[in-house]
Amino acid sequence: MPYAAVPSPASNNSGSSLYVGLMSGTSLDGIDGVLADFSLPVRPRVLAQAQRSFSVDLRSDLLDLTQPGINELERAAHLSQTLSSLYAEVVHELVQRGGQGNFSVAAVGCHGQTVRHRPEQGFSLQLVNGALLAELTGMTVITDFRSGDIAAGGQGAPLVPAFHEALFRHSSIPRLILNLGGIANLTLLIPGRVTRGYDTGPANLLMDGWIGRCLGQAFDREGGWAAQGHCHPVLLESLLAHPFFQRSAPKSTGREDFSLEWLAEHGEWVFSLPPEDVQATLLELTARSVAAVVQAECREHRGTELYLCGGGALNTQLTKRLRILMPEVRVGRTEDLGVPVQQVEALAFAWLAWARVQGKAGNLPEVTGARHGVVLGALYSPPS
Ligand SMILES: Nc1ncnc2c1ncn2[C@@H]1O[C@H](COP(=O)(O)OP(=O)(O)OP(=O)(O)O)[C@@H](O)[C@H]1O
Ligand SMILES: CC(=O)N[C@H]1[C@@H]2OC[C@@H](O2)[C@@H](O)[C@@H]1O[C@H](C)C(=O)O
Repeated sequence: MPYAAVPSPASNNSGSSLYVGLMSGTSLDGIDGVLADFSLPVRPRVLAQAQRSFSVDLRSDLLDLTQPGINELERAAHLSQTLSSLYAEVVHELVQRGGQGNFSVAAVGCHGQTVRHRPEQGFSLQLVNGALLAELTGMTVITDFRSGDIAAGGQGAPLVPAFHEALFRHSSIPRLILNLGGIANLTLLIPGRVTRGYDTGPANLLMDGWIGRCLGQAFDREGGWAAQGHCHPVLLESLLAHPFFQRSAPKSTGREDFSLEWLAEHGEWVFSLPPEDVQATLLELTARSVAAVVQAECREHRGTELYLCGGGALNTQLTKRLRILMPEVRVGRTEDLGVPVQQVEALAFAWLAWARVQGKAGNLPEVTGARHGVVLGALYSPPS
């Protein structure tokens, strides 16, 4: 496959405070990117943002690789290259939007695409060809943020709590940050206490999968289809019996635990229910599993504020259910704290790249269970 190099603004990046963050998450919807100025690291300024949706074919190829299959090595290598071209296009767009390249970028923090997450077996696999991305952008590229934490005995996820802590912690107000991506993860910023965080279970990936299977749509816009159905209490109870929900932290999850194959294990009868009822039940699964942990965590902390981010924050039916289930919790969005919901994770990976360049640990051992802090990420220098 031929690759065209992107005109580089980064030939001299010494002293630059500009970082690019690229996130393509478990929902497999595409890439979110930001270009941000870290002159004040606790208040990074987003100069530009860009997004790329994955094509139906790319999404389906990536989804295939999340389950064991034949010829995985070659498929993974090819998809890493395809993804790297797309990441480079997003970087190019960010540079154009951020000022036509009259600046240098210190580094690109690229999460890559998770296709397998098995921390208990010692690995978490994100696809991206870092060397190719460095070649295509002419920039320093930092990838593979999870392996260092896992090598130190951690889950390798979630990593964003350190960034949430740096940006969103308040000295006297208890704040919870809830990312509703493919998977949901919660960060607890309680005054006087160490920051904690963990994955709570599925957010959108089951709903996305079900509406894709039944209606051929990528996602349920604003939860409109789920709102037409009725939650099926027997199915909901059966789904909530997944042992992940009872596990104590540190914990992280992915498509290995929650998938349409797992839904099918609940019995053939699921497929004879009105499909919008299944969607309503999957939405309720996300809402209940999140509300249960938020309420348990908030019980001792009066006046807790919960801030939502990730694409699920735009699902009005889901946020409505969360507000109904947790009337005692003030629910807002990270916009209220200065970061739009779709920029939080991309900005987190710009921040993690910044941390890598500063030689700062990017993980929080209290969150991931690692034995110690680790400077995260593998660095690819730009072509000289
Ligand atoms: N307008 C909307 N209405 C309902 N749902 C939406 C809307 N916009 C986005 N979403 C949901 O958000 C998902 C994408 O969210 P996001 O980009 O935060 O996930 P991700 O980063 O891929 O996942 P993760 O955080 O688990 O890695 C979509 O797949 C869709 O389910
Ligand atoms: C293995 C993996 O890609 N995990 C993601 C996923 O998506 C949300 C949740 O599960 C979180 O644990 C993590 O991503 C974010 C960016 C994190 O590491 O904090």
